[in-house]
Amino acid sequence: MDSEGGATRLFDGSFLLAGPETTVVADGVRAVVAETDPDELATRVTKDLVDSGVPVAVGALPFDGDAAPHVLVPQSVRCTGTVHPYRSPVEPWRPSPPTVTEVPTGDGYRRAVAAAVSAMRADEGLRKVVLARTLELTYAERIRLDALLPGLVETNPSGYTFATPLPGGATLFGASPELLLSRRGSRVESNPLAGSRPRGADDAADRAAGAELLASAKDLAEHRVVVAAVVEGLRPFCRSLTVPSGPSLVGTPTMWHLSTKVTGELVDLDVSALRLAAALHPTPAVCGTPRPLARTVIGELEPFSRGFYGGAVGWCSASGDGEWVVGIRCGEVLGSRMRLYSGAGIMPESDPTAELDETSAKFATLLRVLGL
Ligand SMILES: C=C(O[C@H]1C=CC=C(C(=O)O)[C@@H]1O)C(=O)O
Repeated sequence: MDSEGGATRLFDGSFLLAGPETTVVADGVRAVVAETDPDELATRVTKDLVDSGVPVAVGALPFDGDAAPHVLVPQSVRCTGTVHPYRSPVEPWRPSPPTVTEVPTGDGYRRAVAAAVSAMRADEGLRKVVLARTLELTYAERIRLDALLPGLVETNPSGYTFATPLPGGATLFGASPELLLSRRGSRVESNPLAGSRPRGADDAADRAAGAELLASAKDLAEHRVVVAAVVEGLRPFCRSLTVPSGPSLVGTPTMWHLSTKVTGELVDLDVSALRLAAALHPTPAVCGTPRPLARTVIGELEPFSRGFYGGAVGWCSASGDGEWVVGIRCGEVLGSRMRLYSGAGIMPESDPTAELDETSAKFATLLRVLGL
């Protein structure tokens, strides 16, 4: 492990997933595994790990299940522990402000939400859809992710800060609050989040926002849809599942979310964390219900390609243990350009302006670290 006094340095192209319990840092590419079929993907990754003796594979699944994953068998794994890289002594990055373009515009996003609401109210089968928007940032110089990631880890201690290489030299980075799937031995866990409020400006407003969320019929329904899909996705693989009777509240520095921790015991230890993550993905926290129809509506209403936003980022060991988080609160970086993504679950009761405000508050996770 390359570390100085408990600090782990990140290099260009390093993979990082720093969660509350485990941090994985990996470098170099021995092999890229890009099978779209979940069984073939998981089988190939396990075989490559066993053959190479590399302890973990790392990488990302795209939002679209027909698109190729980008899972890497790395050259080296420098850290699989609780060591966080933010202690690393890196030069701060203080660029001049970037140009920022909204795609779609705020009004365009509101129109898309209104169209989805109309479709749901017309009862044409769609029950929930997650619609996203983007901010395109262009800097005058190369973006220094190594200098941004420590701040993200520091400001999101209970989230999962990540950076993962993508095809073509880009990097997806962010601080996801949402655990898609972890597996340790026979125990699996998923922590779906859905239903949100921006944090309040003072203590009283903040508490009121949380209480309002916990009592909101629209948000509770939006959340139930995701929990049901996760339970349904895990059931074929588990001998037992434990599901709390209702959600609790979790906070990030910018958002309140409804949260349900689902745990289970695996029937078959040959089913890896990667296979399980692929079985759950994309949950209605990033797509919608029913899934095929939601995907079509997203394709019609979002004026950009999601790529790996709304996908999954994580690692998997040769024995099948691993951790995969939902690819949200994130951006894609290439050279001097960055595209940030933010989405919200749209229900028949959704108000377009409230959903726009929610996406703005979600952008703040990254904008704060960028000093914007
Ligand atoms: C799709 C996103 O968030 C999901 C996760 C938590 C809460 C959500 C919501 O309340 O809409 C979203 O389902 C995003 O941050 O881009």
